[in-house]
Amino acid sequence: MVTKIQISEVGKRYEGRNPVEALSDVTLTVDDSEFVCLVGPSGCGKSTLLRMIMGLHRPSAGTVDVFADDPVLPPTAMVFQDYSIFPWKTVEQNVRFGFEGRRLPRAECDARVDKWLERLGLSQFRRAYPAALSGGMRQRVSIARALAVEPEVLLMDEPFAALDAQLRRVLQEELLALWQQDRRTVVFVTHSLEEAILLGDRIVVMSARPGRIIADIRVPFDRPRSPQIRTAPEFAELEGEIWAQLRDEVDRSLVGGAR
Ligand SMILES: Nc1ncnc2c1ncn2[C@@H]1O[C@H](COP(=O)(O)OP(=O)(O)OP(=O)(O)O)[C@@H](O)[C@H]1O
Repeated sequence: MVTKIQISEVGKRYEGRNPVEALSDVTLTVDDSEFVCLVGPSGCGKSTLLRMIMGLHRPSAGTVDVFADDPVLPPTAMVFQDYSIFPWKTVEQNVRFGFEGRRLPRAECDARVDKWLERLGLSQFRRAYPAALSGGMRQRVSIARALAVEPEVLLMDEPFAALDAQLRRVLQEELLALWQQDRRTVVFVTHSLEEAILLGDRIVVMSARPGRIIADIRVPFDRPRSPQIRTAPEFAELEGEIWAQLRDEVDRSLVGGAR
């Protein structure tokens, strides 16, 4: 196994009038081609951890390393919950925007834009503006933009949380199929244990703030996985097991007013 991300004894404290200790002593290794899901109560520092992997925030203690194969291109790309696409750009321009600042030949950019529009079912909407699209299609644009960069590490921060339950299911299944084609390294934050079990190789459970890792669970379902595993008795069992670990932390975060 080749290590792709190494997080060692990381703490994060936001300074200010009311300082917040967001993370404490987090150590986590993510291997190349692993799909790791992070779950934990609201405010436990999951997004903070993603932002540190992306290099947007620095840890207050410890180290975060991403071992990139390419010394030039930035190794990470992020998909956020709220689409984060530009309303004044077309679908195609939004996907192309992912390359801004990355030195890629024009023909390579064009080929990637075509490929990822096609793979996300967006080709016929390439000239549309986001306002004309449904929430599900907009989120497909965000995902296409991140994947078109072909990052070594894809970071996803509750990417389906704003979608209704059915659309969420559809996008989960699409992501499962897409990921199984090229298996890049993914760190995926979610509040849904079902989503985490369907998609992840491992589920990392975090405590109430300051977030620490309280469990690291390997998902026992083989790849390629079919969405039908949702109905397997082992699926519900695993969901129950993880919830048992998480439940006290969710209670604690409510009592402590975690945000
Ligand atoms: N830039 C910031 N400045 C000050 N405090 C912050 C900042 N960003 C996050 N926090 C605080 O740090 C804590 C962790 O926030 P973070 O968003 O990482 O948690 P989370 O687990 O992703 O939450 P949620 O599940 O609700 O999205 C929270 O209490 C939050 O209010």
